[in-house]
Amino acid sequence: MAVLFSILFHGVGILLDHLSSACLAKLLFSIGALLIGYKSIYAIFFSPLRHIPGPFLARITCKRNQIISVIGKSGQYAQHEYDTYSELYLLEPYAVAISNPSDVRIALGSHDFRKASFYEAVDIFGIPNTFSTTDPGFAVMRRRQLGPYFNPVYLGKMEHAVLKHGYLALKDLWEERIAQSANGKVNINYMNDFSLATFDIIGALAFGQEFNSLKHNDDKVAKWGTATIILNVARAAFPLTKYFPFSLLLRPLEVRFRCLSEFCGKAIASRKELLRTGAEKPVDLLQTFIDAEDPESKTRMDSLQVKVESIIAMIAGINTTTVSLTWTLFHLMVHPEIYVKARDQVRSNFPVAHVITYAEARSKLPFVEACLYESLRLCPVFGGYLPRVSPPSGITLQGHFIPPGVEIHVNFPGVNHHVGTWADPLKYDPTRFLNNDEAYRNLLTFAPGVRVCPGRHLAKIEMLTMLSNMLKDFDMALPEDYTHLGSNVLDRNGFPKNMELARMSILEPANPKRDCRVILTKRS
Ligand code: HEM
Repeated sequence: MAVLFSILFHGVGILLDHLSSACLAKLLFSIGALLIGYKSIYAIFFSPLRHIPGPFLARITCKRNQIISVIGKSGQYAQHEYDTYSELYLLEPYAVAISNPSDVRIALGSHDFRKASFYEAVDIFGIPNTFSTTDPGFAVMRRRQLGPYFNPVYLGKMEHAVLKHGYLALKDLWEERIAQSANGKVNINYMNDFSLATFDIIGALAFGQEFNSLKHNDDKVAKWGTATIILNVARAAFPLTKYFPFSLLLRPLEVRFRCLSEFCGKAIASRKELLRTGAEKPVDLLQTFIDAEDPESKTRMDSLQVKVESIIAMIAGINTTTVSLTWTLFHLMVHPEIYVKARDQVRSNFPVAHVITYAEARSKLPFVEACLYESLRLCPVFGGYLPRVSPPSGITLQGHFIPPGVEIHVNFPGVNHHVGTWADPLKYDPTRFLNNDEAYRNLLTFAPGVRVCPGRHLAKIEMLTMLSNMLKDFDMALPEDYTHLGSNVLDRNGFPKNMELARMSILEPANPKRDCRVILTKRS
């Protein structure tokens, strides 16, 4: 074999020596043209996906979709391509995008549709976790371990911590700032404040620590979490960066990852120490991860797995909740009549001194809850695609057979703005969720199915308690200099006009300093 390589190598060397650079360019051009020609002919005449609509470039290369994703335009394209090609279209030569709710339920509803290998990039410390695993057996086992703790009843026991680090901390901060202001008003950046509060909640629940990030306006641990994800994804995309000297490129991220790892290690050690002293077991996510046991195999998590699950709770739970709540307040502020209706519902049901709990909000504030669900629908946090893989038997969707092994990407904007499911889908209209169980079933923002978001109940507790108590205690208005958004705020793609969006996989405002501001005063 070595001899063969050597002959080939020398042969190519001799050939190159005898070629002028013009000839070389011609040769490369011809090879490129042949390759494109071959791929085009295959895509048009032979590909099993040739009858599926979609952009031509998507038929011959996956680079198009990768570039769209790298430049952060997945959300924008997902909506545009749903508008252009409808419910099923080609995204890459061997990947399709789907938006029909029934198809989405099929793809998300069974472990036959595994998560695509892309998720393995989130194997923190190289080990699979609840989010990253592509192995159905492992996913099912982890659900059996964690399921009993992530239901609303068990999570209800953590509500006091959610209120303490969430709404009550926000209230203290805002009241203090109002008291210090000259005119009894304060201009807050609500995305920033929600982010710090949700971070403090996860700090208390998943690490057993008081982060006090809201108090100190400091979210360095969350930044370590973001750096960890970027590090893992970069290493998966560019494997050379795992090795010296290319590893130096990722050194700053590596340093932050180590800080996070050390921090988590200490948090787990101090919990174990607490338990050794015979103290009562805290009821939180960290304890859940430590205690979780698979009733069938009796498997428990070791310290590294506990550490990884705490990190995943932080990564999966902070931005998603912050952004969803941010969109809700944003929509209330740019639709004043809806804001007034929500506020009046809260105030007619609860006296000022009362702290509204999740159960109370759910039973007495259907309109406020509907406002939250409507923004989860209109601005789904995952603004792009969630990839799964077609099962060994393949699957027929929209009359097209999708062979085994083809990636099936759920188009989140497409399914949440599906024209056959939602009347006037790009309008912010919370009433569509009132007395309408079907609307709740059709809301797919938490990816219902076998890999449904396990943190959804926690997120709802956080969001609904913060929103309803805020509506009760404070009057809110847009700042006077907030003139860049008209009353007809959504563009034809359902995104707020004149607002820059960070459209990576998370659909969030890119300029919250400008766009997520509100003037708060104490309730009149
Ligand atoms: C409004 C807030 C949230 C939204 C909209 C949301 C949405 C989602 C979605 C769409 C998925 C599926 C992702 C995929 O399959 O690629 C998911 C998965 C997940 N979420 Fe959430 N999430 C939220 C909050 C949370 C919270 C608070 C936690 C934890 C504390 C959490 C933990 C997870 C985990 C661990 C998974 C992976 C589940 C699996 O693959 O089996 N999420 N979430």
